[in-house]
Amino acid sequence: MRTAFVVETVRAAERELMARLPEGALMQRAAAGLAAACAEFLGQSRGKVYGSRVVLLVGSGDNGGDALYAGARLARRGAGVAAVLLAPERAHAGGLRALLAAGGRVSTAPERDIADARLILDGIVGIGGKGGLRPDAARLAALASDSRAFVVAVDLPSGVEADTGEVRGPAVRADATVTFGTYKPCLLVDPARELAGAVRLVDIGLELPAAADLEALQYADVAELLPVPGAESDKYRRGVVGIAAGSARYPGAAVLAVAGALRGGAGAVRYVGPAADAVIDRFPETLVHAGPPSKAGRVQAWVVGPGLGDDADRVRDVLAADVPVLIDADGLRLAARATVRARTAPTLLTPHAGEAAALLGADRAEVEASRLPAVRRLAESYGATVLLKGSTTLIAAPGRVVRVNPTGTSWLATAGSGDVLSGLAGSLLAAGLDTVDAASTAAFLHGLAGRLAAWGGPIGAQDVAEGVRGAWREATRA
Ligand SMILES: NC(=O)C1=CN([C@@H]2O[C@H](COP(=O)(O)OP(=O)(O)OC[C@H]3O[C@@H](n4cnc5c(N)ncnc54)[C@H](O)[C@@H]3O)[C@@H](O)[C@H]2O)[C@@H](O)CC1
Ligand SMILES: Nc1ncnc2c1ncn2[C@@H]1O[C@H](COP(=O)(O)OP(=O)(O)O)[C@@H](O)[C@H]1O
Ligand SMILES: [K+]
Repeated sequence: MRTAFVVETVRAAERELMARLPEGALMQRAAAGLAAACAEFLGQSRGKVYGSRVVLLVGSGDNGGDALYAGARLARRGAGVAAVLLAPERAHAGGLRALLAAGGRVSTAPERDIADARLILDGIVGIGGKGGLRPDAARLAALASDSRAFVVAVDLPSGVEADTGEVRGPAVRADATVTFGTYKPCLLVDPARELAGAVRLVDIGLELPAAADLEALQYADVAELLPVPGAESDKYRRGVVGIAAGSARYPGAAVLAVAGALRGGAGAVRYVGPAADAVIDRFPETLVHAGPPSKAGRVQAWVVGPGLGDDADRVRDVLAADVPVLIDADGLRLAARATVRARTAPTLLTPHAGEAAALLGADRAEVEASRLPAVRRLAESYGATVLLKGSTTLIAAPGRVVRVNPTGTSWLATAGSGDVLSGLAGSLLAAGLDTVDAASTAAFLHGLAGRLAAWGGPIGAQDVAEGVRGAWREATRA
């Protein structure tokens, strides 16, 4: 599991470690890791550190100190290093001395130095940043972001909110971020994540609590969670998932949800609704039923909502079942909050930002700007697990650590791919995974399937469903 911790926790771990180490040792660890990464970015193997122009953007805190010490190390290897000091009198004194002793200099012409640089280190602010960047810092951030240089953010891109991934004002756009001790939430959650570029973690020996503030499944976790039939399995023991989706107007949503469900590990898929012909045409293995969901036969989990139109009865009927229910798309609009809260079996909601905004009475843009607070709020208000879709997919449940999906591609932003996801997650629920595991495992496979299917080009939702098998193989092979 990849984990991320908020600033308060990082600070506490740093204090604890600093008390046991000689003064400045931690910063030296950070700077050594940072310099090594920078040397690599400059193309170490071809001796490109020597003679490279490097600019350090130096704020008045320890983040600037890291940049100065790393700059000193690069200067010792022959790089031409210039430091742009935001507040010369408050720049990290030891770091500045080290830089000057190594042959670096203080920039007197920041614009020219930035324009000439091959590598820029953003040491404006780290975890001590408060609010959007101040105007002088913002000006430097813009110059760096617009330059031709490779921009490396120190610990995190200056200007982003470390704990939430929000970006409320000007911020640095980095090509890579070298972060210390642990990931911070902003390195995993958009919009900040996009500004971080490729993230490298430098181990500085922090000891962090067992419970993270944010976590992301990795291949090995997914491999362990995926249900694999044993010798004695049969289709019923593997779990049956019911799909209540589609309408005369949107039969395709039913087909796509079933397509996802068939690849999700359940032993059988029941379909209930007016799109049975379309479903059977494409997937003859589906068990179809024309009456209400409650009369369709036993299932271990329901998916309700994709392409459902205004069929509130079907939603009510499904919500009355005493098995896990996934609610998506139209179902989200039709499911009363009080009904969801009153359910004793688990519920999983899978809104995109627009749907989440409607449920929260907020703007879509506001949800996209602050996904982490939004998904937490929604989970609390429904007393349910919520998977918030989009450029960063998040999964929250009351009392649980929020999960962030590490796979995915923006090629998934194609009509119907969410229907595939809901079928896939429903299938994993039926196979016995809890709501958080089912949602996060489904998002992982779905994202990987999208990447495998897209291979850098456009895809349709059916391609995503087709890609799930390959994703499953890849996840379990590792
Ligand atoms: N504490 C430790 O043991 C370690 C800290 N490290 C580094 O230290 C950083 C944290 O250092 P600090 O606590 O000194 O804090 P920062 O250096 O992140 O930021 C604090 C400084 O930035 C200025 N500032 C704050 N908000 C600003 C804004 N919106 N616009 C412009 N300037 C702003 C403040 O005036 C203050 O001087 C970490 O991110 C990491 O880079 C590393 O060296 C590893 C060890
Ligand atoms: N910019 C993006 N980057 C990565 N994934 C995205 C992006 N936009 C959408 N997605 C993913 O694509 C899927 C779209 O689902 P949804 O919005 O429900 O579409 P539909 O209703 O057409 O099926 C979700 O899994 C979502 O996370
Ligand atoms: K920074």
